[in-house]
Amino acid sequence: MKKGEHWAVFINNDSKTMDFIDRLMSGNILNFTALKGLQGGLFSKLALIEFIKEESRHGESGITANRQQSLQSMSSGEQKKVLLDHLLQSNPDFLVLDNPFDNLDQYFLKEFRKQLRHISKDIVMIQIISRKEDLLPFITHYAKLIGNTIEKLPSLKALTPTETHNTFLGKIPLPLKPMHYNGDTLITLKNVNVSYNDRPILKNITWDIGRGEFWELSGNNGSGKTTILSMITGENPKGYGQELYLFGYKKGSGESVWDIKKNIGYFTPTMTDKFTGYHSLEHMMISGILDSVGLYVRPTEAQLRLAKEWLQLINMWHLKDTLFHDLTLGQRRLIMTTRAMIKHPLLLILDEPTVGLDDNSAKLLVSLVNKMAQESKSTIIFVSHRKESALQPQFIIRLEVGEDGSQGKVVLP
Ligand SMILES: Nc1ncnc2c1ncn2[C@@H]1O[C@H](COP(=O)(O)OP(=O)(O)OP(=O)(O)O)[C@@H](O)[C@H]1O
Repeated sequence: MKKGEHWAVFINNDSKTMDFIDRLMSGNILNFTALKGLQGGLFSKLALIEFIKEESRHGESGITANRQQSLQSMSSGEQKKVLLDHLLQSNPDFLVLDNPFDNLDQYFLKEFRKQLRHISKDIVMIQIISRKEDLLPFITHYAKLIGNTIEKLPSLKALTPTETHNTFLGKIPLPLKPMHYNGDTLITLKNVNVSYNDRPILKNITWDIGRGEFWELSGNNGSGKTTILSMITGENPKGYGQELYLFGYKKGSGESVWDIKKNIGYFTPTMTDKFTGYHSLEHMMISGILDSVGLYVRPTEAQLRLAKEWLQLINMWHLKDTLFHDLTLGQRRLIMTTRAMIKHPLLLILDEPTVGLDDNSAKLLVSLVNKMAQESKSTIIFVSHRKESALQPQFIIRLEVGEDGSQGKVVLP
């Protein structure tokens, strides 16, 4: 493989991407045998997760040894910067970029693209890509990964998307026990401020989240989206002593974590990536009703019926006995999102649920979220960097970064 030769490898939810990356890194793959013996660097979310694991085991990891802040507490953009710097220090011959732009805001994205273009003069790049809009402009060769097989494409035009359905037949199934709540407002933040080590992160955030509302939470990397979510889920100790009301409790008024958590359905992709349990889809859905990870009691008729209704809705009933572990990435995400919805929680938080999905799966997931918003009383907060054009939130709260912390601005879509 010559300098200046760069590949885009398109993946979809049926691609065996991890296996492909392993083989690629060891130079053990047809079409890429020229990489054998060369030194490669892997730029991926999984590489970051490994470093974070190392950090929690040993107190530090190779990549943050000389830094003040832990990798875990950095924003996604900061983490990616640190990872790229680390990889470049060892002068690799090639870099495998596994969906490098996921979780990045427009500003970071622009800078990052510029940096990659610069590096591409010396280093061969292999971009593994799910969304066409992410294609790097200096790519010279194209391929697609079908299962475990690489198919070369003569040009980008040869990439024809496989259309899948993105509508659902039937209504969102009703919960077994509707959650009751007296009042119109679920969450109130009034002039909430957060700083870390004297660095202001959130400034005077005021946000009323009403029953049944559909919100999008947006903001650049590091603007404080995760921080604000951790205030809402009651997990951030910085909430004490502030005007923060969660489901009718003033934060710190004697409420337990469970008082807050029982009202929330939560999904973020790292949950799926960490989920190693060997459970059937049917059991996964039922355990969502029971708030457990596995299923250790015999399900009732009503629970079985509800799981069936949901699996039918998302067109996966025929897979009910399949192990979660054996599903494609897109199917897993859909199941985990559905599982978070099954109880019709008072508040459903979806934190970048479309990350890593191909165009079709992302469309499908977005249309399920829209449907849930229309047909249920659950309040939804959808966090995303990528503008999902089909998403239909009622309100957007945008965190705008300033020197003394981010301020929240509510805008209409
Ligand atoms: N425990 C912590 N200690 C020090 N700094 C922290 C801690 N947690 C978060 N930060 C910093 O606070 C800022 C906001 O982080 P946060 O994760 O809330 O941003 P974000 O908007 O979710 O970012 P991203 O979209 O990139 O994930 C970042 O600069 C981050 O480094």
